[in-house]
Amino acid sequence: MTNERRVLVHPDKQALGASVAARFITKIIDVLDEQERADIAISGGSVSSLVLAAIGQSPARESVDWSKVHVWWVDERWVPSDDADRNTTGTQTDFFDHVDIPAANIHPMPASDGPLDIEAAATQYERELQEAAPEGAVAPRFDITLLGVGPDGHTASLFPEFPQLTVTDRAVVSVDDSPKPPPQRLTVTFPVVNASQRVWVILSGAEKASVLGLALAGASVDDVPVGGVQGRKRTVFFVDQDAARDVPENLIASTY
Ligand SMILES: O=C1O[C@H](COP(=O)(O)O)[C@@H](O)[C@H](O)[C@H]1O
Repeated sequence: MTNERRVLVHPDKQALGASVAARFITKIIDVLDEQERADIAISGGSVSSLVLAAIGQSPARESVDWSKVHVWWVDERWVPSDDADRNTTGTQTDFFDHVDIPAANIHPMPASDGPLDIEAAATQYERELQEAAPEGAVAPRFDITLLGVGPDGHTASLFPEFPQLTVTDRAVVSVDDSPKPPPQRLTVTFPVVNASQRVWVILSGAEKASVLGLALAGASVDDVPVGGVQGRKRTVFFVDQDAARDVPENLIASTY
């Protein structure tokens, strides 16, 4: 099977969430058949509210040995730990309240009310990623990385025309002037995203159709950052039909 980008289209966002949840659970079970531990990287926003919430409600989640699953974030807003804007906040109620992942396996990015300033926080998370990385790597080769995409084409907190897009010598960097509030954030860089075994990109809604079409048509990463993601083994765009409006027919691997 090639590593060509695949687009899987679903009738609506509920079906999209349920489909990704089912595939996620199945894939994690398969991964844990082959290895002692699975490392996943997640986003906030619709990845949490749509996909992780569907996993959290799926009876099949009971088939996963969550004690062997480690969860990392691809980005985080630089706000206090109890702030509703934290990506971790939503994911706690969507996901962690419904699966038995040991607290030691949950690796949140630092918050602004902790002891570190934003640059030290970026360095701290780099250190944590490296401690979990294979020899010579700067981060785990995430078994699945779940990415959302903003209507501007941003993914994680990698925004169009921002300097973080071209960083290759850092695993985690700060963002100080995000066009999407809140302004300060932490984000992994493309080398970390693209070291993932599988990158699954989740898009729902017509407001994302244009950037998806541009990304798949080869728009520059500077203009459409999500166009720069590539898993080592798989890169799959899971979309609903509204988001699929501008996807070239030849790129659609399956429709519902
Ligand atoms: O601000 C952010 O936005 C992106 C996209 O969110 P979505 O709700 O449109 O999917 C999200 O992936 C990222 O984690 C978050 O910090």
